[in-house]
Amino acid sequence: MNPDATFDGESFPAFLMAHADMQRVPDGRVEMFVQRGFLDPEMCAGLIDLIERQHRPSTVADSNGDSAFRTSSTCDLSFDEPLVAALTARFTQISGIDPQYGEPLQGQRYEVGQEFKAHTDYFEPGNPDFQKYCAIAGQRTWTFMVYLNDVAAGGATRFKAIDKIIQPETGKLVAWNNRRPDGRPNPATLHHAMKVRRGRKYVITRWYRERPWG
Ligand SMILES: O=C(O)CCC(=O)C(=O)O
Ligand SMILES: [Fe+2]
Repeated sequence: MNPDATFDGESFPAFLMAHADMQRVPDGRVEMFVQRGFLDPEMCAGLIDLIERQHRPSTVADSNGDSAFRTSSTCDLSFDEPLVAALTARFTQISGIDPQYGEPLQGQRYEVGQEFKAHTDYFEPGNPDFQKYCAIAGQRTWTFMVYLNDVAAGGATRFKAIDKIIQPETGKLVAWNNRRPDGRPNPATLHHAMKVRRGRKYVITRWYRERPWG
């Protein structure tokens, strides 16, 4: 596949695997990829500074009533920041997905004891808020997430349904398709950002949609 290609809202295993050092998680139930060293430590440090400058309590779509479900902080990253624009370009290069299909970048910051309990990134089609979140840009397709630091203890991302734990590491990318091969949401992508036990944890996520974000 042409390494400079861009696609409408879609990425492809063959395209991702054409990048050096990309690894596919060997499990037939998900399309999931890991690339160590996706970002260099200097860029990660600059992005952590941006998150530290401005963050708010994280929220959840379709709250289940558990006020401790997601206890982290979120940073809405402005494309006007040169580092954010540079990171957006990196996500385009690695995913091949036209940037119009991406949501604005979001940082997450976890202190000791903070977590995001088991959830999926797609919106449940039967839920009352489905239209609110998906009417314009459609369902989430791919998740591309980068860990910005090594966490002293805890803070791994656990994919319970496939028995896979990904440890945070400065600059490491994890990416997965939130859908099954027939396009329906894939429950095997269920994941839990486990509690940080020591230190802090920072990630940035690029979520892609079926249609342009607008
Ligand atoms: O912080 C993590 O490890 C995962 C975060 C996550 O799953 C999310 O923000 O949707
Ligand atoms: Fe998630």
